[in-house]
Amino acid sequence: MDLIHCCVRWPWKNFPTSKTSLFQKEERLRHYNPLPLTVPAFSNRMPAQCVFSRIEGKGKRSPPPPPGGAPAKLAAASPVASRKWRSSAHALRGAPRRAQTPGSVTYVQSNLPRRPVPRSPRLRPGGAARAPGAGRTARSHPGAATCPFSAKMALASGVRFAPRALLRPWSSPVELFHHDRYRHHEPPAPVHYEDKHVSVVKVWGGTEPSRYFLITARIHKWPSGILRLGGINGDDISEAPRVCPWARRWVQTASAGPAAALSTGAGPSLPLFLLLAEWVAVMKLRNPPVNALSLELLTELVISLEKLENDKTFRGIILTSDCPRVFCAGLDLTEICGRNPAHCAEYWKAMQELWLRMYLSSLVLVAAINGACPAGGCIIALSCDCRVLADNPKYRIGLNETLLGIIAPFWLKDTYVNTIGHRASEQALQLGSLFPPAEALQVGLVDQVVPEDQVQSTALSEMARWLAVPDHARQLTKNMMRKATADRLLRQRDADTQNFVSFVCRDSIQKSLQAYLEKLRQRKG
Ligand SMILES: CCCCC/C=C\CCC/C=C/CC(=O)SCCNC(=O)CCNC(=O)[C@H](O)C(C)(C)COP(=O)(O)OP(=O)(O)OC[C@H]1O[C@@H](n2cnc3c(N)ncnc32)[C@H](O)[C@@H]1OP(=O)(O)O
Repeated sequence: MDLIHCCVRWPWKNFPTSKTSLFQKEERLRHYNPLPLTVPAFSNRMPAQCVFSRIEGKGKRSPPPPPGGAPAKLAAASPVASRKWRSSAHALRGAPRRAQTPGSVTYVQSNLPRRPVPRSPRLRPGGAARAPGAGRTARSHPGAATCPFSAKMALASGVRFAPRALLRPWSSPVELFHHDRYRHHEPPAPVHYEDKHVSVVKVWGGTEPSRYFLITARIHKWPSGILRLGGINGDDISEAPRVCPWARRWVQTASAGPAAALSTGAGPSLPLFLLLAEWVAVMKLRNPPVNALSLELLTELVISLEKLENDKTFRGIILTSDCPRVFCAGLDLTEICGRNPAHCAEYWKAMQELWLRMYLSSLVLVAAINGACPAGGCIIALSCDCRVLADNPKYRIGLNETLLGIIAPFWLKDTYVNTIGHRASEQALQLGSLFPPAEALQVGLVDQVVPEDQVQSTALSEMARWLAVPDHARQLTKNMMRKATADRLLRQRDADTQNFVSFVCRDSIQKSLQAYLEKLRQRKG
């Protein structure tokens, strides 16, 4: 299995808007951004914290807390969060930087120059305490209802021009892309640019003056890295480091390329600025020839998922196959054919574990299905949040267990029902239907069917759409939708294992599995 990390970056939507003149933007910068800040972002992974991630250069430290301090509730909930809150609030006021002292609170990870700033969790449980003067703006802004704390922080810290980005920290390029201004907007002329540093993959948005644009670029030095650069035509590229100093290196690397390339269509220069970084892991299943779910692959998958869940820099995983023509052939039948009961039990537990982890994962999981996807493969895909299937009639997807003489366990059935509904599941499960792409789309087994060469890019776009939603809201909603199904297995996990073992160890089942495997081998010949 291969794990590739790529990066999707969001621009700061509010910086600037089309209604904002350059002068206003300068004013704003002077007032609210004397020190560079990243836009606060949401995650509920560490719900007691609510901070702005402050970016500092090497050798600098966070300024001391401002008078007044963080709200008492926050301090009680998490001293660390409280300390960070105070420092962040102070940073917003433009406190002078001080020399680094040991033990100072700093939010910059030591490996920042190489990795983007992780999104810090910023949501306090139970919502934010109201700060003096914060209520009006927080209530009046459409985004404030779901993000009161950011508004409060901005105002409590003396920000005169509370930028909308602070109130709506989940702004994303996708939102921009789907914004009315662009929905009917002619796409810009295709831009091809490639030099030794960077190649432009795609340009989003408009090219008219004062319009946002987004560029997806590939940084050669960083082969698996996809950089999303946002900007507004007519801006000065030199803004980028001010807004996001840690990205300076990349901006400098990238600026000559896309800026020059786009200047033909969009004016003398194009600015690029990078504000937030989201990391998406691309997990490629690689167990040739057909990505059968061997015990080893299951274990690898579980471990990788756990690692990514624990790594705060990741918010999503794209799951795809490295084997040509097959996404995943389902259970490795050699793991349950001619094996002893103990092995079968261990194998089934690993399968349960993977399903539970995937089904309840707090990350966004997108399946980029670039091959056949029968049985257990289909379950892997159904455990994801979104499925993109390559449009190839040979790439069929479904639960075909009955055709093998075996029965899908209740939790596979539940997953199926949750996805395509009861009647469709009843029919498809009994018939062991494997759906070609068009039918899979029609029945709701997959969300998109696209040409084969667009599966990965569509998966990435889907990912961006899902990541545009605040993590905490999405995760809680996912949990609400899926927990009952997962709990059902959790309650009877041992019994389910027993059922499986006693079922597959039956002579009759062993014989039919053997015959099926034989048929597969002969078919190849
Ligand atoms: C009442 C209590 C109930 C309790 C529960 C009871 C039971 C629960 C079990 C239910 C769960 C089942 C889930 C499953 O996943 S079962 C597995 C079902 N999988 C399949 O049916 C897929 C079979 N494979 C294929 O259809 C094709 O291989 C393909 C994926 C479409 C790819 O086709 P192609 O590219 O042409 O490859 P080949 O067919 O030539 O295969 C190459 C090679 O791979 C071997 N192989 C294929 N699939 C599997 C597999 N699933 N496991 C192990 N090995 C597989 C195939 O035999 C060839 O091997 P050789 O190279 O040695 O010939």
